[in-house]
Amino acid sequence: MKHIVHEQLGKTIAVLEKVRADETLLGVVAEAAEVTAEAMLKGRKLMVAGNGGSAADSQHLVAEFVSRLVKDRPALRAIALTVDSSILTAVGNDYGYEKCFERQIEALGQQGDVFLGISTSGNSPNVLRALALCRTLGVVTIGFSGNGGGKMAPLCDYNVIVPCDTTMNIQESHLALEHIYCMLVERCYFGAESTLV
Ligand SMILES: O=C(CO)[C@@H](O)[C@H](O)[C@H](O)[C@H](O)COP(=O)(O)O
Ligand SMILES: [Zn+2]
Repeated sequence: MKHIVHEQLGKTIAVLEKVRADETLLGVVAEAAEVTAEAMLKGRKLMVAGNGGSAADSQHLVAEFVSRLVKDRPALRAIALTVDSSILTAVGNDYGYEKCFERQIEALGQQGDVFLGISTSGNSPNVLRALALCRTLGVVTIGFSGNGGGKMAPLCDYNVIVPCDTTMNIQESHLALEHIYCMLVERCYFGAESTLV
C-alpha cells in the first residue's frame, strides 16, 4: 500500500509541475485576480460555485475572502452559492438541480460582478447555466476546469484549464490556484505590504 501513496503523490506533483510550466495558465490566473480586485474596488462582488469537492472549494475560497488569507485586512465581498440548503433544495425540487446556481445569480448578480465556476469536467449543467446567465447580465466569468475545458470553455472570460483529466488531481491543482488567486486579489486590493507571517 505504501507504494501507492508514493505513486499518487508523484501524480499530484507532476500535475502541479505541468500547471507551473503553463505560462498561459499562469497569466490567466493573474488576470482573473486583477479583474476581481478591480470589481471589488468598485463595490462589486465575487460569487463562486461548483459541485462535490468543488462545492467545498467554493466555500473554502470564499472563507478566505471574507475572513483573511495572508493579509490582516477588512473583509472582501464574496459569496458561495453552495451553502444555503433551503435554496438548493427548493430550487432543485421545484425547478431542477441544473438551475440551483443560475437562480441565485438571477437573484444576486449585478453587472460588473464576477462569477467563478469550478468544474473538473467543465460540463456540469448547473455551472454551465450559471455561466450562460452571467454572460447576459454582464457578470464577468472565470472558469476553473480540467479535461480540456469542456463545454464551459466558451462561456468563460478567464479560463483556467488544468492540463489533466483525472478529477482528484485537477481538484488538487484547483485548490493551489484558488489560494494564489485570492492572495493576488489581496495584493491588488490592499497593496503588497503587511503580509501575515
Ligand atoms: O470530490 C470529488 C472527486 O474527487 C467529487 O465529489 C466530485 O467533485 C463530484 O463528482 C462532482 O460532481 C464532479 O463535478 P465536476 O467537477 O465535473 O463539475
Ligand atoms: Zn474529492
